[in-house]
Amino acid sequence: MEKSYVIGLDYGSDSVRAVLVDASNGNEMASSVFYYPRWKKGAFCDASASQFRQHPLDYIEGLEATIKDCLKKVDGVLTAQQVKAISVDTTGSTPVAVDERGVPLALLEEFTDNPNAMFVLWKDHTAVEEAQQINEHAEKFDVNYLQYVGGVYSSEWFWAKLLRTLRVDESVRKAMYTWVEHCDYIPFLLTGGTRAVDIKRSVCAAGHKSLWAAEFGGLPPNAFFSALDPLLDGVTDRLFTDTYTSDQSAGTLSEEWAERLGLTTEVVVGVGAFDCHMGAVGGEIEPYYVSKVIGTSTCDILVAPKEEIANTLVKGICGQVDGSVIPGMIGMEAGQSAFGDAYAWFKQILLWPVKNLLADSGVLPEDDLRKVLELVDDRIIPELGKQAEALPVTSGSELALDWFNGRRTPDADQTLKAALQGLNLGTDAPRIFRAMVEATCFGAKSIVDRFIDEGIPVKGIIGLGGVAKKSPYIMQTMADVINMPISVHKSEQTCALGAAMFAATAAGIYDKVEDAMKAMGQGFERTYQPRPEMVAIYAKRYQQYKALGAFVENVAY
Ligand SMILES: Nc1ncnc2c1ncn2[C@@H]1O[C@H](COP(=O)(O)OP(=O)(O)O)[C@@H](O)[C@H]1O
Ligand SMILES: O=C(CO)[C@@H](O)[C@@H](O)COP(=O)(O)O
Repeated sequence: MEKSYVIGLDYGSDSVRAVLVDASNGNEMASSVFYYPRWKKGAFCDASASQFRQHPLDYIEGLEATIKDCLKKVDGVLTAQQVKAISVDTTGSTPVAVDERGVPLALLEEFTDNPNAMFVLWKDHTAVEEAQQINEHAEKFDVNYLQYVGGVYSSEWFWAKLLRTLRVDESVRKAMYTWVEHCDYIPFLLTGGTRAVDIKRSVCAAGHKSLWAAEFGGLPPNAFFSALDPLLDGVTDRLFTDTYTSDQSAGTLSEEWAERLGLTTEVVVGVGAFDCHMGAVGGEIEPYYVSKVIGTSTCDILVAPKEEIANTLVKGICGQVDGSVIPGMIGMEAGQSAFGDAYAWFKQILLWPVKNLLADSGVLPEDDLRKVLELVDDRIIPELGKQAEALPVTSGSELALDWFNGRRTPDADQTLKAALQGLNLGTDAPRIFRAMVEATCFGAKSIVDRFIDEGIPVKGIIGLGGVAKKSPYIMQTMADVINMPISVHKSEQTCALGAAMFAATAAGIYDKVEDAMKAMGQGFERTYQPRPEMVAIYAKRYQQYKALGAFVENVAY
């Protein structure tokens, strides 16, 4: 029988990658990465104000470039007719204002440079005030509308971002018809949707970020939102009631997109979801394992059979949603707002003189300067890791808090900031880096602890994503800190592979996504076992981290 192939598209924070895989066994035939050009230049962002916006053209150009590149790579090996489906995962909550036709406003000429008309990236925290108001407002109602999102609403999410946008930008407010997640927009685009009301909303985004719950009959009522701010009056009418799991089809490729990509109009486009949810499937998650996509941030997923979870509500996580990962199971999400981003911040600090003084000095020709910068940029984190690993861990070592981008879990509070304690004149870059590695791992432990404390057993950890693959030092430290084995998945592109598994299921090649996972899963490359001698010292250090955290949380300034 002729072989079938599927495409998984994974939109990360900095880049989008596509993988083209054999639907029968998950073997990767081709892959391609595209870095968002406008984002790379820092356009439309202001890190000091926590404003991070992405232009829809970055996404659309990336979609076309990566899929075409994959197809070029397999030219002569397989035909376009053999490609049966595409599924997409994205970051989230990363919503955008669209007009009645479902067109993101930044694609209209008058809004092309307006950050409020662009996708508000998950890590944008401009809506902290709005999130706080939602939390206070929710307390006034008999129904607890925050019960399925850990009891705390975050500025990283849908409603806080929507309210902020409506408040700060009258022109966007007037032109906006509705508000759409990135993972719901791309399937709509690919299937040639022309009416925003037709956008199929994924249960993953809706349940984790928009307060949608079957138990509420959909979104909270208009009365909830209009009492929060009259600007929200009527907004739910233009949102949605129905949601879909990602094993379902959102439609087939439109003629325009089939032609643009060089595929057929028979290609099924699956319902989208968030990266870590599809990543958990790509990483072959099992009930009660925490799957961690460890990259810029971490996004942690645990699945458990619905009947076993019954009425258990886990406090302080980013939600528990029926079918957000695997249909029929409750998908629970948690995470850290900065993981690799914390290391990237430190790298930027260290690069400051190279970027600023050396560039101004004129000592090096421009081309050499660029090469030096690239070399140092590439080598700083791996080299710091090597040096940090060689240092003895003691209870008097420098200690850090990982809240560089606020705290996502446990108990979302994006106003919190990171800290560094215990410095002396002997503190050097590797020692600071070590403290940051420990802090990010302590943050990871606090999530596992929260699940356990709330009655959800954790059987083990699955490591996915850039950091899990690149840094044995960090993964070993994490295994020691959490005191649990961590298995790192073989796949280089687990989220994209997960999307491909969903694509194969949406196309009907598999009856359910668990079957796709079994057939297409790539297995694990290695397991980090906790080292007993390190477990003991890190247990002490973890208590110090908790004490520092409690102190910082109580310092008002
Ligand atoms: N050798 C390394 N050790 C630890 N962290 C690293 C290393 N190389 C890159 N990183 C971090 O990995 C993060 C990017 O992770 P990745 O999974 O590739 O991307 P994304 O989160 O956008 O999907 C960056 O924040 C960077 O600081
Ligand atoms: O928060 C979520 C999903 O809810 C992620 O999209 C977000 O952490 C982004 O992940 P990356 O670190 O860019 O892979």
